[in-house]
Amino acid sequence: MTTIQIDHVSRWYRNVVAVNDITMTIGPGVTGLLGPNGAGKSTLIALMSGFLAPSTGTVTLDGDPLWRNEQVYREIGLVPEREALFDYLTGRQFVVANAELHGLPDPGAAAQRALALIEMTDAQDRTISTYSKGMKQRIKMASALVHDPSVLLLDEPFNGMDPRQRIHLMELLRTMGAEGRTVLFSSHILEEVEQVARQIEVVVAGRHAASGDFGAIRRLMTDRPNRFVLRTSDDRTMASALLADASVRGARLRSEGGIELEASDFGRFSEVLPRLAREHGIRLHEVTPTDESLESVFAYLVST
Ligand SMILES: Nc1ncnc2c1ncn2[C@@H]1O[C@H](COP(=O)(O)OP(=O)(O)OP(=O)(O)O)[C@@H](O)[C@H]1O
Repeated sequence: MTTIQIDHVSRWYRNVVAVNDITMTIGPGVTGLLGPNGAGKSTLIALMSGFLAPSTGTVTLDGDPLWRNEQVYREIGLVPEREALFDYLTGRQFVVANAELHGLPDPGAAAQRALALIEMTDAQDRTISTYSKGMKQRIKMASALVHDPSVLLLDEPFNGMDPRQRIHLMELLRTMGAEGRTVLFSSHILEEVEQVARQIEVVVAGRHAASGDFGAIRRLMTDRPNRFVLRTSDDRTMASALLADASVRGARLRSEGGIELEASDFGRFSEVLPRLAREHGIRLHEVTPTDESLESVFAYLVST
């Protein structure tokens, strides 16, 4: 059982905060790291693979720090996003080279095992330049798996794949997860993530915005945020009318004007609010959700 623990980690590049105080635990099975472009996913993966030092906080693998720790690198396989492969090598030569870099006792045998695992045995003697996008992705996977790591990290592995390649890779990831490996892949597409991941971690603008299984993330889309600030033409009347309804848990008049409100049932609240306003002849000037993390997740999820 291998677990990556990210503890209050921030990482900035000069004045850009790419990862902002993130705490999360990645355990065995398949985890999807979901977030829009620029959310900080690649930075998180680089931190988890020991390629990047956190600016603050710690990243550990079963309790051992990852940064500059050769011992734990042996446990990790990384499939990077970029395509910088050595096009003039054959698939086999590329995987063998990685086995040699790891100092494995029998690089040839290790490469054959990895190539078989991702079903690239038949194509192993062709040069990488002749491979399709999906094959390139698989050869990167074979080289990441050549030392039989317990952790596999993949950065946007489905990008540019056709549907058949996508299904094949999903199968592979599921198998790896079922074998007890800790598999994490990043994506900006919810549907892609929920098809294969047991656990989903959502990052938005460098922050950890949500965490849970597919059901929990989907519920965020329907439950919607439940804290709001309202500005109306008659806050006092509006607040007491709202408080009388079962969809509202609490409402308070703010000293600076407006109503601070907590809804217990968003669906019903969204119907009741305009109806009550109409009944009392009150104009609604502003309805703003104040539950920022949920709102950002929601805005992101519905925009994809
Ligand atoms: N080496 C770097 N120098 C400066 N800024 C960087 C660097 N790497 C990333 N960033 C910035 O950090 C933020 C997070 O980037 P990151 O690549 O981690 O996000 P991402 O979610 O992987 O996005 P993408 O899918 O577009 O790669 C972005 O604003 C990005 O511009």
